[in-house]
Amino acid sequence: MLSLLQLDHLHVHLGQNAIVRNVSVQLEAGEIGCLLGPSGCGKTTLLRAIAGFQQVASGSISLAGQTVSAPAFTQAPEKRGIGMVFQDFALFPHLTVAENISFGMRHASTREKLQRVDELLSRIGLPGYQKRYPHELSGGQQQRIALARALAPRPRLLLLDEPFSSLDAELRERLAVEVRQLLKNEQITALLVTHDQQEAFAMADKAGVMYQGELLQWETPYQLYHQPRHQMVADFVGHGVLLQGTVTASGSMASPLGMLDHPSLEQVESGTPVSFLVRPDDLVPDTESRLRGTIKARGFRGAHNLYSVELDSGVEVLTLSPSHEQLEVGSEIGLRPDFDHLVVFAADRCELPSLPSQAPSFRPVLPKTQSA
Ligand SMILES: Nc1ncnc2c1ncn2[C@@H]1O[C@H](COP(=O)(O)OP(=O)(O)OP(=O)(O)O)[C@@H](O)[C@H]1O
Repeated sequence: MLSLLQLDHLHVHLGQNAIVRNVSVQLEAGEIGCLLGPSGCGKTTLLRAIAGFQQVASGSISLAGQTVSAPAFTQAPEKRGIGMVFQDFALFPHLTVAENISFGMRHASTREKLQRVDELLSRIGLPGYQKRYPHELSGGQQQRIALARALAPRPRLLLLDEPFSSLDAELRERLAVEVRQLLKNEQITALLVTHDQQEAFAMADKAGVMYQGELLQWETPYQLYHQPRHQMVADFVGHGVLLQGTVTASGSMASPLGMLDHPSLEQVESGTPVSFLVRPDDLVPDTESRLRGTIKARGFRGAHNLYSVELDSGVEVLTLSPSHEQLEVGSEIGLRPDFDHLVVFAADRCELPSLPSQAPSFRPVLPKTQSA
């Protein structure tokens, strides 16, 4: 299948600085992609290059198989058929909702415009809002209108740069789900930039984490969370801690949680220091467990509480427990490692050569007699 958007070893420079470095991405028609990453990592610069506002230093950008950017060639933004929604999505204050939405439909007849406005307003849950002015709308409603305005001319690609960042967290999450549905109904291919991973998880078919201009991984949100291929991805996506371990002769790892076995460790030289990812759901509260610690903090997360636990070895980990079974800060807790998939990183921060996902077998840290 032909990709709708293809970035091929893309480099973008601003002045003397290499801001986007060697980024390759494919989005199929109808897919929603999401770029996550800390502030300043180059997300907006990458979007601007895709939109045609920024020249590329090397590599290329193609839309539906046609090169639109290469070092010697930049197709003008208005020729690309790309829609955009940015953080400061200002609607035209002196135009009605209907006029705002139909603004970009330059070649359409009045009848087509009216029809498209009606259709989009009912899709975004605001039927009958045609005659309102922007100041008569809430922030979330204005953002929906901005989205409808970008969708009205049926762009082949929609770029969204932090579109919900001015909205409160609850509204943001709800809108992310609604917008995904809207894009799917409209069969629009979209690339979203955000630093909010919940938003990315709610919206994306494919997602990636950018760090210092590089795209570290480009896969499904599930894979980013469960199979991060880079320590920065593990750090950035989801809660969790990275613990240090040392590979032992047997292909196991000595760790603060005990000896952990994993197939990928068999290929690593004994004595190699590694780090590994421990998510809150990898450690289950268990009063019988020999692995013990003290609860340092508790955070309410709705159905669950998230606890920060200092193990007796001094290492801090996270765990979850249903919020109706409240555990007190300062109390002792037993934790049982329950890994579905062990993610281990070598010192160079990349994941070790991995065999097919396999739960590690757990050998307890201490013989029973040494507990207590
Ligand atoms: N004109 C410029 N010349 C040189 N460097 C620039 C210029 N404009 C921006 N930068 C730098 O480029 C880097 C990437 O900026 P960019 O806006 O793409 O990041 P971002 O990931 O979108 O950040 P944020 O999440 O804060 O919006 C930043 O370190 C910024 O300081």
